Amino acid sequence: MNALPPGDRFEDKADHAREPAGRAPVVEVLSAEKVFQNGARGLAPIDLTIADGEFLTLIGPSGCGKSTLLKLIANLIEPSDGRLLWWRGGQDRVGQDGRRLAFVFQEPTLMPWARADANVRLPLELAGVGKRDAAPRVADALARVGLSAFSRHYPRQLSGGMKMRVSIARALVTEPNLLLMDEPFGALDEFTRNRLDDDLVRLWWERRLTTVFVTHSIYEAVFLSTRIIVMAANPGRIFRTMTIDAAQPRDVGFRDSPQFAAYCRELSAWLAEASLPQRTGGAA
Ligand SMILES: Nc1ncnc2c1ncn2[C@@H]1O[C@H](COP(=O)(O)OP(=O)(O)OP(=O)(O)O)[C@@H](O)[C@H]1O
Repeated sequence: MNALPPGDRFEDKADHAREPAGRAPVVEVLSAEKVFQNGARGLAPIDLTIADGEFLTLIGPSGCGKSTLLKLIANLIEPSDGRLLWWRGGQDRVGQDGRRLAFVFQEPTLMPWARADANVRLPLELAGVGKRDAAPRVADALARVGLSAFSRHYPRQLSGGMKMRVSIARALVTEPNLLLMDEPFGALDEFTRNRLDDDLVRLWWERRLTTVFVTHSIYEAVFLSTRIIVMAANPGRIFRTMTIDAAQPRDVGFRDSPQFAAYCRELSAWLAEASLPQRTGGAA
């Protein structure tokens, strides 16, 4: 186990907008801001580069714009000003050359009348893939989340954690190059959440699938991430960035380590600072 990082090593003072050394950018957020139709300012201009293979987590007080930033990255909403690039191109790059992104929401949003395998098959069906070609891909996606034995079960026959696994399998079945997750385990009990976090680390490690994850949990953020973006509100902005420099793949040994506790303590202090009203400091 590495020695505890000294305090000044916690903060990643690098320019968020700069391309991390040696890794191609997947998404570049270039002075993108969001003002909603009612005049509410969801996000001040944000500069952020997400590099290939990162597990990047957005954390911050309620209303700081985590979901808004994630939706911009997902190309679900457009910035009011500034722009985003995906794989060094505009929106047309999404979907080109097999470049796909997948979104996992907080609710599993499964079709209650369809079995687990049919739920996982849905994005392939929508893409015009026939049932016969889809079958091995669906089986593989269910196996990756440990649900092979439950493929013929209906959602009502599955626990909350299993439904979320189906939802993740449905995202993985398209073999995305970018996975976006908005508080996917927020509604689950802590034990189930830890187990799903363990699985997520393994899934990420297998293929280094670039992932952007939103959470309110300090423990989850430290356990999963290679980099954490702490955001602050009024207006939503980047407050500080923390790189989690711990050995991979992470397991319960990391969760029990003094290094983990030190990161959590520091992140907790940052969040307290980021939550102070009318905060003007930070690396916005
Ligand atoms: N469609 C909308 N119209 C107007 N204001 C919005 C809209 N969506 C979000 N906002 C506002 O933008 C700000 C950022 O919202 P957002 O949901 O991104 O924050 P968040 O950090 O994800 O919050 P939470 O942790 O509570 O989910 C908030 O002040 C919110 O009220």
